[in-house]
Amino acid sequence: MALEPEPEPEPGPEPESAAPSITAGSAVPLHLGFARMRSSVSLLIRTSPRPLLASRRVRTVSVPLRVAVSQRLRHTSIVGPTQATEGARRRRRPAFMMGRGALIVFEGLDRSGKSTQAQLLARALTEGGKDVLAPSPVQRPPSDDAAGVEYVWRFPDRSTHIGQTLNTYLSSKDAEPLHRAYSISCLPRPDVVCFLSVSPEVAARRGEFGLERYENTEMQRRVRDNFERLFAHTAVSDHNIHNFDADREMQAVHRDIVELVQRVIANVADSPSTSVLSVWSS
Ligand SMILES: Cc1cn([C@H]2C[C@H](O)[C@@H](COP(=O)(O)OP(=O)(O)O)O2)c(=O)[nH]c1=O
Repeated sequence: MALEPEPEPEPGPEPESAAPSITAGSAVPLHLGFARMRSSVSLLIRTSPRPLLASRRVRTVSVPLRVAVSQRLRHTSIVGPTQATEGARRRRRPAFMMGRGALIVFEGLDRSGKSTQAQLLARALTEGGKDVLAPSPVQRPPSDDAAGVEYVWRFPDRSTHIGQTLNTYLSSKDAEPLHRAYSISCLPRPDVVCFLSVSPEVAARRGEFGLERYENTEMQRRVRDNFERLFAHTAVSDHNIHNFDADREMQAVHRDIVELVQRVIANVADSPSTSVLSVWSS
């Protein structure tokens, strides 16, 4: 969507220095670890009380949970469009105009319903008058051309080079294991992580299960066990992770998610912070 160019404002105060928002040149999280990277789906929901001023410049990133808890990250990878958008936003808009969105992350096993629930949530919030736009079925991070719309972003974005590399790997049943670690500085901290807990048996009954290399019940069970170990880890337990029984009927799960997210959005709207915090900041 083309946006009208905006007049260049006088420089405003910088956002809080303690809140390390991602700027041009910083990196975006991507980590392929020893097992496999779990995909995530993120929503950034604008909660600014000044929608006319602030509704069009937002960004979001997805936080693979395993990255968020790994202490052994290297700081290597760079992803462009998102940073360009952030840079453009900072140039155009003084900080006092920047409310911030709520970063909602969905995590879970393959076929646990991350995409479905993210889309249902985006629709429900939009219908409820929240400033959410979730392009569907194409879900892309913002570029300068499409800057400023809230969106649902699937991670990894398989239209990007990195996403295609992952896709090739995950779609190939007989390739040698690819152990690569991409990582980042500045991991944004989700306002809430909705973990969709599905049993491997239920997941296996859902559409298209088995097309990717790790979509088998045994592997999914191992991943689920690892998630449970992570959740028991104290460093993870304070990351606003909420567990949803995703074996249930999708509308029942949806209702619970909406109830929680409404509360999260209200809290973010009341918060004085103008940017999403870093995972590592206290
Ligand atoms: C949530 C949900 C999804 N599905 C189907 C829709 C999709 O074809 C498939 C996978 O759902 P999807 O939302 O794509 O899962 P994820 O993003 O976690 O991999 O399962 C169900 O049959 N029942 C459900 O309750």
